[in-house]
Amino acid sequence: MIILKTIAELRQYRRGLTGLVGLVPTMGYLHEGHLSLVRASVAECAQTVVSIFVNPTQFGPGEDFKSYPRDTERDLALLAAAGTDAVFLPEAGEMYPPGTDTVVVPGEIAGKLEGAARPGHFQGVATVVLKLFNLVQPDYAYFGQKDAQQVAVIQKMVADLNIPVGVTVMPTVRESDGLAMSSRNTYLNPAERQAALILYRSLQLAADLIAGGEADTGVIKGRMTDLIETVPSAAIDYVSLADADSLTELAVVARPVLISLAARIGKTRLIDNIILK
Ligand SMILES: Nc1ncnc2c1ncn2[C@@H]1O[C@H](COP(=O)(O)OP(=O)(O)OP(=O)(O)O)[C@@H](O)[C@H]1O
Ligand SMILES: CC(C)(CO)[C@@H](O)C(=O)[O-]
Ligand code: BAL
Repeated sequence: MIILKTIAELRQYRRGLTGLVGLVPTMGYLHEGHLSLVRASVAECAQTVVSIFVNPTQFGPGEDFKSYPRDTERDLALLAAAGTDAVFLPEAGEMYPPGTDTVVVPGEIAGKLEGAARPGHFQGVATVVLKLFNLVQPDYAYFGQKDAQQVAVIQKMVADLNIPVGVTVMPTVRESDGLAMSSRNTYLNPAERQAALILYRSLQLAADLIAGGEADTGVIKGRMTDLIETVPSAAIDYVSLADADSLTELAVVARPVLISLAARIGKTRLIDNIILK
């Protein structure tokens, strides 16, 4: 496995590649969710490039950019074992040299949900993802359904800007008790880790209500909110039932529906979602 730290090294490496190239963009501190993306790329592509870059421009003031967990040595061992061919590990100054001021401004889809809660977040994501696409020039790029709106924003950017990259979306990988894997789970103390289970349970409650014939999204959101609020350490940011393609909020359940939420458990902000097709 080759480790590439500079854009010059990456470009030289890319010029030597033949066959399908897969890219897995990450912010590191890897878990099985990330590794499921890597394995999908390794299975489908001749070469798999993984980027590890905690992108400062997608964090708002007061967010956890500085404390975001990092363990590059462990990440590299996991990536090598998963069959990664190359890891791109740039410094922030390599990605954003002084004077860099061109950005991708995503459209309407980026203003809702996570975009409303984290202003500027998706501009930062779209910009860095386009830069990674331009640098690695992958045939396919792999993203997790856990970040459902991120997927929607990237798919829209790829379509609107005619970017020749196939976007592959992989299912959310969960712990055995249902908690969606996330690098941020490491912030949870044991009591919060237990409390965090309420998030997936509330999504399952919504799915059960819909399966039982409930179509009023106000009723469903109310039941989800009541359930989450039984946990004292939980504070809801949003609960949403939206059209899975446009992310427009639904009054009446229609398929496919994206049921998504963001909540703080103690100080840790977590997101989760399910899609009912
Ligand atoms: N549990 C998961 N299942 C599948 N894919 C995941 C999972 N968690 C993250 N991913 C995907 O891995 C890629 C990199 O995500 P990222 O490095 O932000 O990981 P993360 O663990 O979600 O971190 P955090 O949510 O704390 O920022 C994204 O495409 C993301 O959707
Ligand atoms: C796609 C990404 C690597 C861009 O920084 C990040 O948003 C993430 O890890 O999901
Ligand atoms: N997984 C999305 C990256 C972030 O929370 O900034």
